[in-house]
Amino acid sequence: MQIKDKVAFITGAAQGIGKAVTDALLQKGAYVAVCDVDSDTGEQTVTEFAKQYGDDRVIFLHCDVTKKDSIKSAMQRTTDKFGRLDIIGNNAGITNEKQYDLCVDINLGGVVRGTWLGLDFLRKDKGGNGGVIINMASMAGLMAVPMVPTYAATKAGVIGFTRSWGASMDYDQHQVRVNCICPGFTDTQMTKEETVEEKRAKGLLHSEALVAIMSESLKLSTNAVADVFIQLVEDDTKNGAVMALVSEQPVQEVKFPDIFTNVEK
Ligand SMILES: NC(=O)C1=CN([C@@H]2O[C@H](COP(=O)(O)OP(=O)(O)OC[C@H]3O[C@@H](n4cnc5c(N)ncnc54)[C@H](O)[C@@H]3O)[C@@H](O)[C@H]2O)C=CC1
Ligand SMILES: CCCCC/C=C\C=C\C(=O)C/C=C\C/C=C\CCCC(=O)O
Repeated sequence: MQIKDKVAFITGAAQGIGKAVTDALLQKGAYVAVCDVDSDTGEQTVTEFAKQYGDDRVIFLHCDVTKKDSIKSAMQRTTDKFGRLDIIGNNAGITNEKQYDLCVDINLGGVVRGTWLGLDFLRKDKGGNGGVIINMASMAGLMAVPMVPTYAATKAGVIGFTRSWGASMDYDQHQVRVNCICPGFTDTQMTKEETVEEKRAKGLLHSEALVAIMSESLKLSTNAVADVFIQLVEDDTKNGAVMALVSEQPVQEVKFPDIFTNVEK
């Protein structure tokens, strides 16, 4: 898909990876709805981008991905404002093993809700233009991560959900591609020492072992993750793709064995 003049809806976009994705889309000439529960940071981000790209190009919308009505009304406001919707980035996510139900609700629930509700706006057979949905998974969804099992499970769920949509037999009718990205440790608020400290102080830190591994790991830049997002939007051949990205290695599409035929696809 050519990005110029297309309309994107990105969750968790106030900061971090979602903010970098927004920047990359704006650079390519898209209109973007920055959606987040953090209104202060989200408004600041939009003010910053509006100065750079024009205030007709970007809006902030309060959106809580744990709530269907919140997502639906933010999607409706996006189409009302910009006249269409083409790209959805289900990116909002947290690490929180102590509040594991919240972690599932945001990381997996948010992606499932954002995809089903987004399809109602994008589907060609429902009056949309077709489009692309990109879900933020993680390398943690491709591995056993005993330090944060809930987080790893939510991301494995995102991968399974994405691959299943990518294999949809109704693609010709809906014309919506669904792909996901699995970044390794990335330089955002989520991985910062101050965030770890804050969690520790609140008794919400679960795994000192993961923190130790994280502090020794080279982190990806948010721009590197945003580049993969752009690649997945632009490449119309990608549907159900799972892109793995770890620091200092080129992005790789993960191939899964087909257990029915035992042949790699
Ligand atoms: N930072 C990392 O090392 C990695 C992050 N990821 C994933 O990338 C995505 C983005 O993470 P980062 O930018 O690193 O984190 P971040 O913490 O910098 O940003 C996450 C954003 O999501 C928002 N958010 C949280 N709950 C929300 C809700 N209920 N509804 C709407 N927005 C909500 C936050 O307010 C925040 O702006 C997440 O899904 C995360 O799991 C994946 C792999 C590695
Ligand atoms: C050896 C584990 C490798 C896991 C896969 C690689 C990177 C994935 C990173 C993420 O998706 C999430 C990023 C960071 C975790 C954030 C905080 C750690 C503290 C968790 C806790 O104990 O609460």
